Formats: sequence, C-alpha cells, structure tokens
Amino acid sequence: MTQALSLPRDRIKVLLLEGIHQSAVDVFTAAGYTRIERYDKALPPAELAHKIADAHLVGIRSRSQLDEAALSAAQKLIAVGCFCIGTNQVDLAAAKRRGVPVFNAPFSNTRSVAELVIAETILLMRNIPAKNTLLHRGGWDKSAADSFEVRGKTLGIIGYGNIGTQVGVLAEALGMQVLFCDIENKLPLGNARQVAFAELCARADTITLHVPQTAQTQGMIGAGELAMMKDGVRLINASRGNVIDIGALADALERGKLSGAAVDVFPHEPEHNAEPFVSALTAFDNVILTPHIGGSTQEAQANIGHEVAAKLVRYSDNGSTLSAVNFPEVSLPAHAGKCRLLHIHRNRPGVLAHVNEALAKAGANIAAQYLQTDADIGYVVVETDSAASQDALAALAQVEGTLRCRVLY
Ligand SMILES: NC(=O)C1=CN([C@@H]2O[C@H](COP(=O)(O)OP(=O)(O)OC[C@H]3O[C@@H](n4cnc5c(N)ncnc54)[C@H](O)[C@@H]3O)[C@@H](O)[C@H]2O)C=CC1
Ligand SMILES: O=C(O)C(=O)COP(=O)(O)O
Repeated sequence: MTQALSLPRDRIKVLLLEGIHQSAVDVFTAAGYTRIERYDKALPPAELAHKIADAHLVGIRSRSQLDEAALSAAQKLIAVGCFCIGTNQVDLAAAKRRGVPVFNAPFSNTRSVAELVIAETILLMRNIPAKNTLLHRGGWDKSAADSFEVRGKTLGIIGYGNIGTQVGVLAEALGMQVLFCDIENKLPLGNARQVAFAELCARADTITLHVPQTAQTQGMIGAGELAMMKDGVRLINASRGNVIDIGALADALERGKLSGAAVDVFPHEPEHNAEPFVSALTAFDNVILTPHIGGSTQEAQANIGHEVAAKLVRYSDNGSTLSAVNFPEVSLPAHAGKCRLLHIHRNRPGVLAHVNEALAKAGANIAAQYLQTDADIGYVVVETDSAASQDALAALAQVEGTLRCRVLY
C-alpha cells in the first residue's frame, strides 16, 4: 500500500477512544489539530471500522482491538497512540507492515499501579476484603486470626520491569523482603533478590504479577503453578487477564489454598460500564475485584494524555519516531526553512539507492538525510527545498517497496 500525504493540520482527523483525558485534546488543539473526534468508550468492531476509515491519528487505551481487520479499514492512518502501557491490543506487526508507528506511555501510570498493589498487599494480609463484606451484610468478626503485618513478610514479584521494580521499592520501605522472577537478568533495587520461580513460590507470602501479555505469559499461572505456592498465599494480578487461569484460581480459592486475591484484569472485561461483569471470582468474599483501574488515576491519565498526544504530534509534525514500539526510532530536530520527506519502505537491499535516484530525478536537493532500519522496514527522512517537494514526493511514491510517504513543511 502506497500513500502520499501532505495535509494541513486542521484536516488531519484525530480519533480518540475510551475516554482519553482532556490533556490530550489540549495538546492536539495547541498544535493546530482541531479535527478531533472523541468517544468515552471503545467502539464495537463495525463502528470502529467505520470511524477509523478516515482517521489519520488514532488514540486508544487497553480495550480497543486494533487487529488486522481494523487496521485494514484505516486507509489514511499515519500513527496510533496507545494511551496506556500495554500495546498487546494492537497488531504491531500489521501496523508496521502498513508503515504505521505505534506509540504508548511506558511509565505514566506505573506509580498508580504500584500504589494499588501495595494497598492490596496490606489489605489482603489483614483479611480486610472478607471482613469488609461481612460488615456490609450486618456481621461482625473481631479477630486477629490469620491477620498479619506486612513488615518482615516476603513479597514475590513476577515481572520486574517498571511496575515490578516500583512495587519492590515501596514494599521494602514497608519492611518487606522482596524476591522477584524475570525472563531477563535484572538489576535488583535495594535488597531485592532475583530467584527462580520455584523459590519465589516456596517463600513468598504474597505474589504479584507484572508481566506483559505475550504468548509466553498467557496462562503462566495455572493449577500447577498455584500448587507450587505456599499454603495461605495471597495473589495479586494487575497485569493482564489471561496471565492467570481463572478456573484454576477459583478452584484454589475454593480449597482454601489461597487466603485471598486481588484481581484487576480479566480474560473477558465488559466493553463498557453498562455491561454486566461476570466472573467465577465474584463468589469469593476474600477476593478484591477492581474493574481494570490499576492505571486509572487523575494524575496518570492527565500525564498519559499529554505524553502520548505529544508523541503523535511530534511524529505528524516532524517525523520523529522516538519511543515508537514497532518502528525504527529516529529522533529529528526541527526543520525550519526546509521541507521534510518521510519514506517508509520494506527493508530490501538497494531501496535507499532507488530513493536517492528518485530524489535526484525530481531535482530535489538533499540538505540532510536520516535513516533507520529494522529487519522488516526502513525509514528514511530527507530534508530538501520546498520547490521540488511535490515532484519528489510523487517520485518517492513510485519506488518499489514503498509503504508510505509524506511531505512535511
Ligand atoms: N492494570 C492496569 O491498569 C495496568 C496494567 N499494566 C500491565 O502491566 C504490564 C507490565 O507493565 P510494566 O512493568 O510497565 O512493563 P515492563 O515492560 O517495564 O516490565 C515487564 C517485565 O516483565 C518481564 N517479563 C516478560 N515476560 C516474562 C515472563 N514470561 N516471565 C517473567 N517475566 C517476564 C520483562 O522482562 C519485564 O521486566 C503491562 O504490560 C500491562 O499489561 C500496565 C499498566 C496499567
Ligand atoms: O496501561 C495499561 O497497560 C493498562 O492496562 C491500563 O489500561 P487503561 O488505559 O486503563 O485501559
């Protein structure tokens, strides 16, 4: 698919879904992007395909599925912004094949998730969920049985990335011992120790999951893994819903293997606030259930809105792909007085020579050139004089292997 775009900002359609914060709108508006369409929920597939068809910049959160079908409906798409951390809801390879970079906010809601997890660690160690429910029903159970301080207890963190490390630091400040597992060797913060999964399970009083959704993490906690954990363990999942086998978790809770759990993410989450929530876990008073709000704080949402909108504006205005999750990263200076041509192509031998030939034939004088490639695509940015830019763009669009090209003034 080849697409040449050269649009004034007020004709670029920005589609924002899932209640993205006003801060994003403010960034777009201040930058001159006034054609903004906003929805406070995710759209069902047919409506999404319809709305995305003429969108140039699309902003989503964790709910909207930008799969092959949705992306193929998005013929004008320049870039996608995930206004969250996870990008598993986007077919990143399909976006890349179309020359569409995807951005996210890799740490704007990290602290919010970490604070929730620490709060849940304390509440679970004190058996507050079941006690709270009992009082709401008119009961009273004043007892210290099976209630513990977190001080001196062991927290096991699975996935020691941005969130896992924050949780670890906060847990140590409360006097907890921290063990963690990760597929990578990680620098332990404070007195945390990286251990094998079996050791973490054997020693942790509370286990919290902070892995991304990948083929490897799907169902990574099932009956076998739960059996390896200490009797009476507390389990927290604020990562992704399919990381835990919910049937196995419900079974372990039923048998009293676990003293409690806190779950923020589910294999099936309601599409919107009016849809009922159905889960085997609603049967357990000792389970804290939250509606995927780990990152839903005013601070996080305002920061994310600002951060991701700024990345989309920067790419749209000057071609910078810095921190794109599926694209060669190019950080570009401003291009005052020059016009900038962006060319995204399949990474095959000789493409750059053809790009330069095309530019030469169009009479474009190259003032600066930037190139980054990965195994699949190449991204070339060329600065030239504006007189030749339309001819140069037309010539670039003809280069074999072109995925997208645009001109920026
Ligand atoms: N509940 C919520 O509202 C939120 C949920 N999340 C979820 O939390 C996840 C983690 O976020 P971050 O810490 O920012 O990500 P990150 O990428 O900084 O850290 C993830 C860590 O997990 C490790 N990992 C990957 N596969 C693993 C495996 N099979 N076993 C053990 N470790 C593995 C990685 O090496 C990395 O250290 C996100 O991908 C997202 O799905 C993020 C924000 C909010
Ligand atoms: O940041 C993430 O990955 C999250 O899971 C948060 O998703 P949300 O923006 O609340 O839909």
